Amino acid sequence: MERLIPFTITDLAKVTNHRSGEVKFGEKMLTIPKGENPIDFLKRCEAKYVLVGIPEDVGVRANFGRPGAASAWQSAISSIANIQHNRFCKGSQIVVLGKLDVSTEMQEAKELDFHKTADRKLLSTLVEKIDKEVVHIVTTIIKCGKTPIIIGGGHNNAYGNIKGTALGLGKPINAVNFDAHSDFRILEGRHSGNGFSYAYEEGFLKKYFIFGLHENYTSKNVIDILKKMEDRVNYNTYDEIKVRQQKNFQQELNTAYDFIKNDAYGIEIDLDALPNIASSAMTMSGFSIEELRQFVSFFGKNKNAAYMHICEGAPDLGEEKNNHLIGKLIGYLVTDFIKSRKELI
Ligand SMILES: N=CN[C@@H](CCC(=O)O)C(=O)O
Repeated sequence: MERLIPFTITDLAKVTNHRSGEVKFGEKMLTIPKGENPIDFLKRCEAKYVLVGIPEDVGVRANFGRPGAASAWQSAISSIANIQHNRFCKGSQIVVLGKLDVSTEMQEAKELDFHKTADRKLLSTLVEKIDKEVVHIVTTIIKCGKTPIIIGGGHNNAYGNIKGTALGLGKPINAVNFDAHSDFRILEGRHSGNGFSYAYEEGFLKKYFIFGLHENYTSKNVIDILKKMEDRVNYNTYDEIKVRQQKNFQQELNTAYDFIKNDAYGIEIDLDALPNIASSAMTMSGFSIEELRQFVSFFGKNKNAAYMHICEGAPDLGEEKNNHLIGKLIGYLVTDFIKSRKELI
């Protein structure tokens, strides 16, 4: 794990606001002890969940998007460290592994212009480099018998999560994606809009359910492709659930679950599906935060849930005075996931 920048006990202390009489996650979460091999530590520690950040927005840039998602990790870990450790959820169940060192790719990406075809190709090459690192770290965590909770970064990282989990388990996996977009765009070079199509094409993604597609932002081409593979890729739309009310949210959770439940699956959360959350493809219409929390709690509680990925949140694109809110939202989702799995441990 050469490209891992471990999160140290000192880093954790810096982001934890101590208060007498209270115990925060930052005082209880585990970090890799100095001088210890991360893999050995992961294998022997009791904590089940491993937090890892991917501070990049190269994939978003390669997809004509607005950069900013690189800042979510720092915001998330600062919030998570200040969650109360209590009987509802314990910080000691979490290892804060650290973040991937993607600084070289980020630096190179800043020099490139996605309007130029040649530069876009270079951006895709940088995404492929990040993919390799994501695959490596996720495979390692899975092989240690742990459950990764990955904080992105762009949704390009779904590819590395799916491939990494599949390689770690030695078989293709399923995925359920809470998203306004399919991210099943054509294989035109890697970016944040084709993580699932690449994982599918390469045989790492077996069955895929997209929950809450926005009809206005799904091309005819993608809809036609999805139709042809409906035994393996299925979806519902936000519009049919919340606007036309042809489908019921709770029933749709069950439908999606039935589609993916028989194999290990990844839970993918794209924060651009929520209204007014700063992200590249920010929207004013979408599911509520409570609906997303119910979604996480619902899909988290099955032993086949192999990882969770929260991505596309971009504190840097939000209001300066409230840019801690995305981190706080991610904190709710992380604890909802862990709480839903209480019975499994
Ligand atoms: N992962 C997100 N993909 C979306 C949004 C792109 C954007 O505007 O950033 C897509 O490709 O449609």
